[in-house]
Amino acid sequence: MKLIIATWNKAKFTWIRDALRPLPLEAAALADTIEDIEETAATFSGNASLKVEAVRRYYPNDIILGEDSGLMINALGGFPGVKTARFLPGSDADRAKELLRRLEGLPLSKRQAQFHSAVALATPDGQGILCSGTLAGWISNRERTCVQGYGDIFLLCNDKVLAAAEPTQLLPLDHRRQALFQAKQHILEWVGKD
Ligand SMILES: O=c1[nH]c(=O)c2ncn([C@@H]3O[C@H](COP(=O)(O)OP(=O)(O)OP(=O)(O)O)[C@@H](O)[C@H]3O)c2[nH]1
Repeated sequence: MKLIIATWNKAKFTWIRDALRPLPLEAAALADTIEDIEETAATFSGNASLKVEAVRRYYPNDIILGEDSGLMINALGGFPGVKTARFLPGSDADRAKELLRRLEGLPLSKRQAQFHSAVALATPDGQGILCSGTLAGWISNRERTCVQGYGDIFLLCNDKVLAAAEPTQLLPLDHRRQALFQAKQHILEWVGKD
């Protein structure tokens, strides 16, 4: 039995595999022949589940893990939410710049935002499990370069942007790590059943 990480983004596969280490089973990427899916759900957990469901039939004897994440900005009614990776063509850096433009003139006190992550797991017996994590902060009101995407415009409570945070400070706060940590507990429980 393997852990199949249902992502079409190779960098994301490596990041998730490393964040879950150590695991008592091999983490494997999707076969290149499996086509990417359209993320049509209205929620992060809905999209994480869609990713898992789309690949389940190819790996009936393995555990499947899918993750979906994004940024929600209070002043924009939760936008970009599930559209974080695609509300505008181009890169995350281009989209981050556009968010700064949409928030122009708004004071920091009205710029609350959260990164959310949902992780869906499916075990070979057909069980589905959902896990989640949240990182709260603010969208910067200063001119930013946005080279690294959303991490450059997202302020943590110490006034540092996410992209500049020390790993030791960030590790326990990170939304994706929170969700993956819960998922890891379920994976270990499942593997322990054998
Ligand atoms: O700078 C950032 N720091 C973060 O901590 C963070 N967490 C999420 N995101 C962004 O949220 C979207 C997820 O998109 P997403 O989950 O749909 O992934 P994806 O389309 O790349 O891969 P797949 O798994 O769907 O194949 C992408 O735009 C990510 O850049 C972050 N950006």
